[in-house]
Amino acid sequence: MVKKIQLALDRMTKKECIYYIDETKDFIDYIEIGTGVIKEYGMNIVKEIRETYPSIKIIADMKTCDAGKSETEQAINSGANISTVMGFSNINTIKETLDAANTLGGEMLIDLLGISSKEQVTSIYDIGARKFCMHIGKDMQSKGEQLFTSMFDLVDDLTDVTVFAAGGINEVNIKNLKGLPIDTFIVGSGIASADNPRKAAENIKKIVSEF
Ligand SMILES: O=C(CO)[C@H](O)[C@H](O)COP(=O)(O)O
Repeated sequence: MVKKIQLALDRMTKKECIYYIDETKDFIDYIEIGTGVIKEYGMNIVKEIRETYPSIKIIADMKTCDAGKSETEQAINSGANISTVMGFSNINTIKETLDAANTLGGEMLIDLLGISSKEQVTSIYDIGARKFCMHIGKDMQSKGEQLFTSMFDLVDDLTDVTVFAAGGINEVNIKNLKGLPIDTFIVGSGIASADNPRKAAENIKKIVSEF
């Protein structure tokens, strides 16, 4: 299956979001509007990006951990295709999120940040979740943590799932992820902090096309 690239827009202005989308749109499959960007601009940023780019897939990184129904409705009604929910949330929050996304024709992505229990992931799968994100957060990255092979054991016996991976991926270290069961590579600072963001996105697309 063709590997996908998700551009994560984090800690930047609206103008910068548009700049990075325009620079990279030939090479990316999804735009992720980061949690901090949504906190800064509210749901209007999702609406505006949807209006400007009517056909691109948008992930609203809501990082919902409670009030699953209303937050997911906010995201999907603003034009997002996918809304995120934290895997450590109460199972009812995840269920409410899934139901709201399904009702509105959207999808739910489970962020597995901080989760190491296979049992917990299986219980989320059992209520119908099919998209999971393996995630090393910014504050973990700053302590030297990075994506590692055995974390994918959490999803290895689940059928029909789509696996996303996030956490400090760039055009150099992405080669270390070859062979892992990743469908979509989420790249934020690896593109936004590159000297040439367009070239970085192009390189990353080329590298994963050879995986
Ligand atoms: O969800 C996020 C932070 O919580 C980021 O979008 C994700 O980690 C990708 O960014 P980076 O490539 O800079 O790590």
